[in-house]
Amino acid sequence: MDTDASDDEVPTLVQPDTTPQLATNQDEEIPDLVSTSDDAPAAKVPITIITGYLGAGKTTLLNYILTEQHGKKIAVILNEFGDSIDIEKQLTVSAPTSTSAEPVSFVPLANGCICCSVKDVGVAAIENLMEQQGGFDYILLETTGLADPGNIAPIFWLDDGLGSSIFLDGIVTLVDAMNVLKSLDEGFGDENRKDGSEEDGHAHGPLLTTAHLQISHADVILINKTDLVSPAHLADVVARIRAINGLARIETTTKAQVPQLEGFLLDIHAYDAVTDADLQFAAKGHSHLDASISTSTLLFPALSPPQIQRFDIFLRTILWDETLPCGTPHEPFEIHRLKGRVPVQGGKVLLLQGVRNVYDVNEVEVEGSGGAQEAKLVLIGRGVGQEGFRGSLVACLEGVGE
Ligand SMILES: Nc1nc2c(ncn2[C@@H]2O[C@H](COP(=O)(O)OP(=O)(O)OP(=O)(O)O)[C@@H](O)[C@H]2O)c(=O)[nH]1
Repeated sequence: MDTDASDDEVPTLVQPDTTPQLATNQDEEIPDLVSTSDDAPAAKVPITIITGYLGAGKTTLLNYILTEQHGKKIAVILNEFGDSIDIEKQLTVSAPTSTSAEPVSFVPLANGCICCSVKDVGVAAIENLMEQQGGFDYILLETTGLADPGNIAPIFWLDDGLGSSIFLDGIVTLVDAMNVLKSLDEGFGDENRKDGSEEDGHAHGPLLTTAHLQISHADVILINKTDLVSPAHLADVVARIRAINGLARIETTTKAQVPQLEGFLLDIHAYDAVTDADLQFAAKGHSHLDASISTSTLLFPALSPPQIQRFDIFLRTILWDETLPCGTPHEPFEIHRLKGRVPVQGGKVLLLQGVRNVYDVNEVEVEGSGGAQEAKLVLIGRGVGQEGFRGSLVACLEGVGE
């Protein structure tokens, strides 16, 4: 379906005070964000989502973090479905499980940290947990091995914008160096696998497995169990994962021992301002190393002020309608993650963040950015490498269809 985006109400792209604005495709009105520099943002507690396929090393990482000297009181929240029973056992705790309606038992861990197990990973449920216990400065939410982080991340990101006391810091995905290629190729036993079939029954692409989803949404990827593979195999794994996600920081680890916690795994602010460094790994163009999903980078000139609104129409059409606007034919696609830095003639820069169909445009003044600069938009998803994206963007920016 081609979309006549001009029929829809165009959301305000940026607010004059540069307060971030989150946009969704839901009908409810999103209240203006009220956070200003006077609102003591330090009071918000960061939450890091830890995800990874079965046996990749999530519990090993948790144990590593909890025993390191980080000076934080961490609340570990285990999503209790599926494999989390094993996790509880390995963490040598026996946290009783609960729904959000019942009191939750917290189990003390090392370094003054606590652990609990929940079914409901909604923001209100986690805020309630924090109120019960209080005094924590970090939350680690461990999902089950089969979770799609793309379903969880927007909940926390949106509610952060709506005045929540927690904010999404980042998504960390562990992969098993020995098995990940097999998981990506086969998706065997994978409940979340998608075969690209559409309602018309035609197959439109290769398998998109849980491993793909966990890698494509990640801000940090730990390729763990490196002791079990050869250097050549590890190089293949790194290349395949980089081709899927050209934005994430990738580290190879044994026993999930990362060289640094602060600023690498914790407190990474992956959903805040986008810097040039954030986009450095996303090479120009699109890699064919993985047929299911890839990272694609669009480079284009700085926008003129009238093009800002046209650019927003392009963004919301690709994210909300999963179509290419301005009359561009295309194959089916879906976007999991989006980041960009888009200079506007005159010195401002638009910083873009998106996860699934939620996106955020933040306009900032950048010193010395008055000259002509290249804009960079990075997309991670299925079908994002098709040539139509460039043509559609160019047509939209030229005002085709207005
Ligand atoms: N050889 C090797 N074994 C590891 C490494 N990291 C973790 N393991 C082992 O792999 C097994 C699975 O690790 P876990 O940390 O339980 O993995 P998980 O992702 O929590 O597993 P599930 O709960 O089943 O999803 C455990 O026996 C770990 O001791 C590593 O780097 N090398």
